[in-house]
Amino acid sequence: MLYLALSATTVIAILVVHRLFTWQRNFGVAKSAGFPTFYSPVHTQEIWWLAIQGWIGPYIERLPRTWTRPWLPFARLWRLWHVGHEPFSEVGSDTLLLASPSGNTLWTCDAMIAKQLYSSPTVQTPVESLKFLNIWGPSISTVEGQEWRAHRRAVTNGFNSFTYEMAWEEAVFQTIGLVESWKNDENNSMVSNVQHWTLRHALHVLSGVLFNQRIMWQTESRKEMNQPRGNDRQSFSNALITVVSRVGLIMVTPRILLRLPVKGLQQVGQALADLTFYLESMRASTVKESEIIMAQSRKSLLESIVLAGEFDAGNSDSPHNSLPKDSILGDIFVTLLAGHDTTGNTLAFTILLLAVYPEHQESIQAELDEILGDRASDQWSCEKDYPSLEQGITGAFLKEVLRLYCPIEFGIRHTVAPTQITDSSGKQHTIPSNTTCVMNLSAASQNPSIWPRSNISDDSRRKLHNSHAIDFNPKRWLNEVKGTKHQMFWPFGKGYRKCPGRRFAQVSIMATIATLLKNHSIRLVVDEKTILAHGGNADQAHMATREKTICQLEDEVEVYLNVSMKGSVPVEIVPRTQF
Ligand code: HEM
Repeated sequence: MLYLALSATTVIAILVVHRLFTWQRNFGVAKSAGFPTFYSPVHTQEIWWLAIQGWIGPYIERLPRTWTRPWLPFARLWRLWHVGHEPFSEVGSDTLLLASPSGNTLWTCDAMIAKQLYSSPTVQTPVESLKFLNIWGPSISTVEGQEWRAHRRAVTNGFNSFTYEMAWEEAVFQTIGLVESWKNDENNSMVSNVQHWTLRHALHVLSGVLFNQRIMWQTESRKEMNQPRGNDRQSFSNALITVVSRVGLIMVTPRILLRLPVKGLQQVGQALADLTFYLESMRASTVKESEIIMAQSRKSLLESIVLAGEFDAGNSDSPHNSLPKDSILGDIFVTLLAGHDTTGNTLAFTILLLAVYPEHQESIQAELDEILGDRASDQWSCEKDYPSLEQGITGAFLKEVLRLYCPIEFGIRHTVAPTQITDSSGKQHTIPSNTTCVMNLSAASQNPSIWPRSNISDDSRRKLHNSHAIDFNPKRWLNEVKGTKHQMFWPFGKGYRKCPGRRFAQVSIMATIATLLKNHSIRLVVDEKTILAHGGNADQAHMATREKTICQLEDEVEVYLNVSMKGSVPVEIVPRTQF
């Protein structure tokens, strides 16, 4: 017994010494890059740490700061948005390395360094950790190198001026339906959970443009959702809505478990089977009708992806003549997923910030009057109207939303060979092979030396919970010399893997804002209790509600893959004159 205990202790001691030795060696390797370098007990991508950090993080924060700084704020991935540029300010550098026993991580919020890392051929996406996205087959997000190029060609084939026009028209149509739904709602134009509606709105727009399948707001009653059709297959929209809302479960659950006699699992399994059937039918009919569809200028995104994937993927350096069927379905679905949460959450923050800042809302409405005049919404167009809106206060508003509430906190890459980069002072660095690189977008877009903060006292800031919303100032974009500030933040990524859906998202959000605000205004709901608490003074009650919402725009923002609003802020839609 004693012998066993001694052996176990010896093995543990050897493992600990080996780990310490590796940690020390990693530190030496990290330091050779020439950036400030620090020890970290955990590595950003360690599964066990990813799994427990949300729960254990707040407790570790209570340990003495000398134990947890500077590594902890970097290691808490889902708090990066909350802490912004602070961890970099504390270290006094916009780039640093953390050495852990399991490997090294470079952290940067320096736009120049991020640009080089995003574009270097020796810095790749760690696609292995994204394999959970492969519901059907490998897709654009889960492959690298030549294989990725074939997928990318298929997906980007779908993004062109015709698609943007379709996105514009569908966003206008869906927003008219959304306003009607809000007005007809039993709460009488009051919306308590904006993000619920905007996520659905994003899905409707994507469905219209991606699949040429228009989803109507009115048909979404719960009764209809639970009513299978005669042939036992639910409608396309029901299958799509169920799969998108339960995609997390689908990704982590082995397919066989979705057939177990458990109601929730079976429902999801059936929706997935039905959606697969629909997507496969659409793919097959596009291939069958390929000659006719190719000749059309307006194609659905799905048709473009299928045609490019089937007939065009091997045009240049791809080893394949065509992409496998499952991969084409994978590309279509990943495009939908990549566009859904990002656009839906951005739109939710847009609406809430419009309600908090009525003065900006009025400026946007004046601009809409100038650009769109008296034309009916079916006379607006992406080609004619989008560029003017993008250049004006409407575009500035969206840029500022994306600066402060970008759904993506960071981009992650991995060096596969020593990689030379130059920092902003012209000094050269070599990032060692096998280094994880995190381009921290949240920190870059909150760096106060690039984005001056609003001029309010520290006391007022504290009272408003240091909310991001305090520094919301769209006008900062208006006098910008074209491109200068854009290079300092990258909501849609940088380099060869940057977002192919950027223009799609911007067009659909801008069309949505235009449709919402041309004839209506959005305002915060001031409840009876607040009015009573302010002795019936409506202005003071409004001010208090506004301050509460600014705090909520900090305290109730959560990050789980996407930065999103979790709490509910009631807003109402009213005819424009009633401000
Ligand atoms: C506000 C909205 C959006 C934001 C902030 C956003 C952001 C991003 C970012 C940062 C990346 C790059 C990730 C990386 O470098 O690893 C990306 C990739 C991607 N996005 Fe978006 N996106 C948005 C909307 C959309 C839309 C509407 C679509 C499609 C309709 C879309 C499709 C994609 C796809 C397919 C990729 C993968 C590209 C590749 O790996 O080559 N995104 N997006």
